[in-house]
Amino acid sequence: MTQTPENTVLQVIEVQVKRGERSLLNKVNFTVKAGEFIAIAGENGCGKSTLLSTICGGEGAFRALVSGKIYVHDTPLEHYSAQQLATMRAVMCQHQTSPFGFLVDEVLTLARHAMIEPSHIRRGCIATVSDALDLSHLLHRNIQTLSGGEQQRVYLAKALLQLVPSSLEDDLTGKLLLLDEPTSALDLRHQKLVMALLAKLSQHGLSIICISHDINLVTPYCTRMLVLANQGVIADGAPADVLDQRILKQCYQTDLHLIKHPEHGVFVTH
Ligand SMILES: Nc1ncnc2c1ncn2[C@@H]1O[C@H](COP(=O)(O)OP(=O)(O)OP(=O)(O)O)[C@@H](O)[C@H]1O
Repeated sequence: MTQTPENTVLQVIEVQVKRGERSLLNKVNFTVKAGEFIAIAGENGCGKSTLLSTICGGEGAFRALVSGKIYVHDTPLEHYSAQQLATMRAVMCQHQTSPFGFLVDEVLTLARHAMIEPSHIRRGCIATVSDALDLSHLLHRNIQTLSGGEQQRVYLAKALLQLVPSSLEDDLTGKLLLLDEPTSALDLRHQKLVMALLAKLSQHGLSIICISHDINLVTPYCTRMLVLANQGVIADGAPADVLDQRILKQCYQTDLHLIKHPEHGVFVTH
């Protein structure tokens, strides 16, 4: 056990991760507090998804973790049962699909199977989250027949429904949402809808870690940015402080332009 400040949700300490013989992450350290909305950026293959699955826990993640420690609140990740973890953190993977032709409503209902709650609360919560993600008209569709963007919104709704007690106005302090490119298939309206919803939930105490290649989309909404490169975190701070030409070059190994924006800090372009 380690004593951490009360609002610390996650601690990643000296984490080293290997895939086969290859070291992917080495001495990765960061702490996540309640209500932080953290974007993770980095080039293809640098280990972002690997980091997220390591934080998520589970058998595969522990096989890849060579050394270091991950604490959720002040307890080592491996001390939690899968059921305990499911109540405090939810994950949306990069390419989530369903092998079965479930209805969207059934997929969302499954997210709450471990919760003991009256059915009107369950139905109300599913309706609220569906509405917030523009899914109400899709609830009776077979998930396999949805478009890529529609499916992505369903899996985000499923992750949220795992954490939200009864409404989107609830206090979510202490809960952690792990997202791997949640907007990669979304059109502009739905990108904005999702980012605004995530920002609102982080104001209700939810801690969010969101991998994204779309730096310009996430920076106006996130409170902090981690940039991964060379097996570690090369920058960690407010987006406006983190995004500079030197760091971007180190990360993406190409020259990029930064344009200052009066409200949103900076925009990155080719
Ligand atoms: N099970 C595995 N076995 C071997 N190598 C793996 C395995 N999973 C991932 N890798 C490799 O580890 C590296 C990191 O993969 P990861 O998916 O974490 O990258 P990423 O930063 O999320 O990339 P992207 O931006 O393309 O999604 C990649 O080079 C990948 O090929």
